[in-house]
Amino acid sequence: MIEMLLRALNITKRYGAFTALAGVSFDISKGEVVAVVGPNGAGKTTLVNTLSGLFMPDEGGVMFEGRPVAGLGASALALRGLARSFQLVTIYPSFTVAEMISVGAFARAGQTFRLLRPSATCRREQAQVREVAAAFGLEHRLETTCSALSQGEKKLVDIASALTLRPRLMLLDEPTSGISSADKDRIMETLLAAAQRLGVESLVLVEHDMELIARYATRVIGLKAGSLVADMPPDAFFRDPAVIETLVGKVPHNALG
Ligand SMILES: Nc1ncnc2c1ncn2[C@@H]1O[C@H](COP(=O)(O)OP(=O)(O)OP(=O)(O)O)[C@@H](O)[C@H]1O
Repeated sequence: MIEMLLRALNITKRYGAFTALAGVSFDISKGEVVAVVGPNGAGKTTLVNTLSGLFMPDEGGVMFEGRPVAGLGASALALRGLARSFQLVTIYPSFTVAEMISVGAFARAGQTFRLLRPSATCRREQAQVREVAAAFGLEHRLETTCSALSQGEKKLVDIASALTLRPRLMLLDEPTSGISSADKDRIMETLLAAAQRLGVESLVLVEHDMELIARYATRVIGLKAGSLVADMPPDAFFRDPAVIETLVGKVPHNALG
């Protein structure tokens, strides 16, 4: 039986008089890598913010493992198994990779007092940080200052810090934005392998790169002007010119294989 992790039911989200999401519904099951696509302003970030409990929908609701996410807050939700990363990474340049990964875990766990002395972590927490870093291939970079990292590595550190809490479901807002095309594949491969190794069961990612979607996603959800206009496997998505034109504008030659 397919195990459902998350259910979005008829989510409507407004900013004043403007409707950013209009009655969006779907389920996310164990084992899925779901790409959320759509033109600028379609509502992708609003959707991620609503799924992660950051925004309360004006109508409808989001359930994670059968319980509502509304009002829980990012830390409590992360501890319950649903974590997220943001479009812009929040890295402290002077912190080391080890500090940054542990700080992320403490911040998400609501233990912000630990931020004052991030390196004074107990042995168990240090072991967790090392294990997560190793899953991302960052074990040799633990003492590297974050300012010395490439943009791709910063993204990985940011995501690694979220995975310290071992979520079942991870929401990623544009994990490859700002990364050179040459590095995107490596970052995505590292991310997916690390997520699998650390027990993440499903990923939902906002992604613009159609080649990455064709290669790594198991499902594509398309938003346009706040409405869900596509929900299908990648091969069906890339073979539907009307859907592609609506959501992407042109058929990406390389994505078709
Ligand atoms: N805080 C806000 N107040 C008013 N309007 C907003 C707010 N945040 C987003 N919007 C509007 O809601 C719509 C959806 O925004 P959202 O950021 O969710 O889209 P998106 O698909 O993630 O876009 P992009 O690909 O450009 O990141 C846009 O028209 C945006 O201008």
